[in-house]
Amino acid sequence: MKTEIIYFSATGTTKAIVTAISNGLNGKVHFTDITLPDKRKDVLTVDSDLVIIAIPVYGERIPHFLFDYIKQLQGNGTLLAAVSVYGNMGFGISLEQFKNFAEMNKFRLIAAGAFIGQHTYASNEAPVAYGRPDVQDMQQAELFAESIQKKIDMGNFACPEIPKCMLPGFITELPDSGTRFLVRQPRIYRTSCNSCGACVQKCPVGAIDPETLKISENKCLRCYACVKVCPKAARTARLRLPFFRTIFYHAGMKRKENQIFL
Ligand SMILES: Cc1cc2nc3c(=O)[nH]c(=O)nc-3n(C[C@H](O)[C@H](O)[C@H](O)COP(=O)(O)O)c2cc1C
Repeated sequence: MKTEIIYFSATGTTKAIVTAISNGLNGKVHFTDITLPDKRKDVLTVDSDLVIIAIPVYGERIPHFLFDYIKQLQGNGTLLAAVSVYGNMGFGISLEQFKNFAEMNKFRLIAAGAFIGQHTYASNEAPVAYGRPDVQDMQQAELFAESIQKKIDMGNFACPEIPKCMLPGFITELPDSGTRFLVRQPRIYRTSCNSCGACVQKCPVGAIDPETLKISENKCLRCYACVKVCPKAARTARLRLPFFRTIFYHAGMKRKENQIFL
């Protein structure tokens, strides 16, 4: 069996989960990393028996810029497994979006999983999903792949039941940069910055000017790729509103478990 794993991962948790998933699959596995803007200039085509798409949840949904990109992919009956990676708050409508995508683009959705990754905004004061995916998560991701493999081997291509999200539909209308109202733009400390440009290269939406290293307020997703890649810890960011900080600190601290739908 040939599997194509298409994934986006600004800070590495989705990448860790798809790596574990690949360990549970038989046959050839090819990875297509669509994190950087240059990668998303390529036209996506299907040339495998199974496609796995893994995307982190932003604002309880698939970010628009990624959804728009994957929508070009036509399945012509190819099997699909959808993976949402989220930071222990909620995966919202993301799996329902994958299900609609499968119907529209003629994929056969046979499996879906919502896996936990350390929350982008986890900090010492609020270590939301800190250290995840952990060993247990990685084992579950591998088992998820083994279950998909078994399902395929048995010739069972049934679509799983995806739970309905209770959130209002307007969350799909919010822009990708909407988090800017909750999270400050990463700042740069000129005294620590050595202008290595790692942040420019790592930004998934090309929001950092290579000359000035300034971040475009409108383009910035607040994904923290730049904060986490900086070898000098010269970029920092903070949650903006005190009430959001409180919700984040309290709502995110109780461990949630991965969920799989087969
Ligand atoms: C802009 C933004 C919005 C997010 N929204 C959610 C959310 O609605 N629910 C949630 O549980 N986690 C949310 N997260 C956390 C990420 O889904 C989580 O940290 C994920 O593991 C990041 O994946 P990556 O490391 O592959 O980039 C959000 C993160 C960002 C940057």
